[in-house]
Amino acid sequence: MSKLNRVNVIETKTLSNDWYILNKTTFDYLRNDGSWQRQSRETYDRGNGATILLYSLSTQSVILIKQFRYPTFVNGNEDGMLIETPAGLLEQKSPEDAIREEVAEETGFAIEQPVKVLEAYMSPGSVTEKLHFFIASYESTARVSCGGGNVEEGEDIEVFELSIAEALEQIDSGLIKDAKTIMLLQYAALRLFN
Ligand SMILES: Nc1nc2c(ncn2[C@@H]2O[C@H](COP(=O)(O)OP(=O)(O)O[C@H]3O[C@H](CO)[C@@H](O)[C@H](O)[C@@H]3O)[C@@H](O)[C@H]2O)c(=O)[nH]1
Ligand SMILES: [Mg+2]
Repeated sequence: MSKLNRVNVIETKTLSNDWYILNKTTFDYLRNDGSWQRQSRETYDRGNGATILLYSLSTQSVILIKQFRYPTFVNGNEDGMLIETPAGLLEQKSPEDAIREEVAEETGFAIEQPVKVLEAYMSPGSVTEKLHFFIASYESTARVSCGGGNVEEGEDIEVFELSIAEALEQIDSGLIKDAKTIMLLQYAALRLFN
């Protein structure tokens, strides 16, 4: 059944339009039993994003970053620091262009050809964002700057290299607890490092 004949939007109100957009939409939804039900949902729209795992088969290692994430700080992450794969919002760019720019800004690595491996909705009950997942192999010679992110935007990013074995152990121990990072490391374990 197409989206058009299953959902009938009645009204959308913008609750907040500051940094990103929070909307509240009332719509009628056609249930599986054929009855229509009125529902209301809030959606947080921060656009779409892209993320990448830089990996090296010759050294059996990956590049990860660490940065302060306030939303995690208010929900159980003691110092708010989170280990992640480099990532950024697309803004008006293609996923490929966005991730090339973002990985250079955040890690200092210049990559030629990012390879798209999957895309995923990261929090489909409330956040509209679709995230594009990439991989690229790296060599230490491809590091053209020290990265660190955009200081004016408040970014203060630490870049580090670790072995894939250590990274997987850090998922098991709970030190790595960012969804996109876990997904890419598990992808790497299944498809790249075996
Ligand atoms: N002033 C202000 N700045 C903000 C706010 N929210 C985010 N920012 C800033 O906006 C910039 C966005 O940086 P990006 O590198 O483009 O995005 P990101 O936050 O790393 O997001 C990436 O990772 C997310 C988490 O996994 C993904 O959800 C997202 O798609 C993207 O890939 C960062 O400097 C961030 O601090 C806000 O409410 N106010
Ligand atoms: Mg980022």
